[in-house]
Amino acid sequence: MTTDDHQLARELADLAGERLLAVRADLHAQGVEGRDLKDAGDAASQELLAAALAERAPGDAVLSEEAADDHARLTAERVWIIDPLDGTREFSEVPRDDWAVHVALWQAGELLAGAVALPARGVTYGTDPSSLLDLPARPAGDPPLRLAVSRSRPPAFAEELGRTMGATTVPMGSAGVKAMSVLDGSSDAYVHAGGQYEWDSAAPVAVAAAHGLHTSRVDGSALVYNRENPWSPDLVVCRPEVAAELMAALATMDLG
Ligand SMILES: Nc1ncnc2c1ncn2[C@@H]1O[C@H](COP(=O)(O)O)[C@@H](OP(=O)(O)O)[C@H]1O
Ligand SMILES: [Mg+2]
Repeated sequence: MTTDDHQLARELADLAGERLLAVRADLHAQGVEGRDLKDAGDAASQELLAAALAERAPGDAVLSEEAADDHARLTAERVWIIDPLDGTREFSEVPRDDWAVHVALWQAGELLAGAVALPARGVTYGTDPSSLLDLPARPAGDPPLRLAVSRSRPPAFAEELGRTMGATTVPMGSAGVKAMSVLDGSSDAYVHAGGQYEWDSAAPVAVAAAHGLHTSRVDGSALVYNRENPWSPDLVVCRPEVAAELMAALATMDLG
């Protein structure tokens, strides 16, 4: 890993984000919506990232929804795990801003670098050492924990977990947006279960971990990337000081 890998991840996420904003504005103005808008955004961002990685990181493999079956990645030293458009549903619901671009670099079993761009919010979070942010303090008075969950497919146990912890659930789109909501202090934890792929969580987890957040599966085991089957159905990203309480509460849930 070099600082260049951090910078490349950020640069690519930003470029794809700019492309997505332009495609969304153009097509929305033409009345394109729903599935057509999702597909157009996904294709434009995927094409940009694939071409940019081929040019800027020609020796590296890529894992994405489009490239999941290219098994060259299983023996590769370095693999870029990308989600060109995360929160596809929200991207198509103009003017929602809870969608993201994910770019992560995996090397020899570890996530080494990553960036999560939130283009409609004009912000990108990365692992570049010079850009690491301090976690905002929890609001005064010890208010209920805020658990970010999927707005369309929350974990089956989300309500019970909320009751058990005296926590509120905060629905949002995009795994990247939810993980970054812990970093920006608008939630305390992101909990997901029921289905996801490695590209949905790799960059958010790389960025969260670089900032000292807790990251794991809901059963507390480690998240593992670049496996032959990229199905990675659940995860937890949370402030370090709430990890023990959250993992203890999760241990009492029916995790399915
Ligand atoms: N049960 C499930 N099965 C498969 N993918 C899921 C899922 N729940 C969430 N995801 C994926 O995880 C990402 C974040 O979801 P959500 O916004 O609901 O939290 C989305 O990625 P994409 O937008 O890249 O498809 C979504 O498709
Ligand atoms: Mg995704």
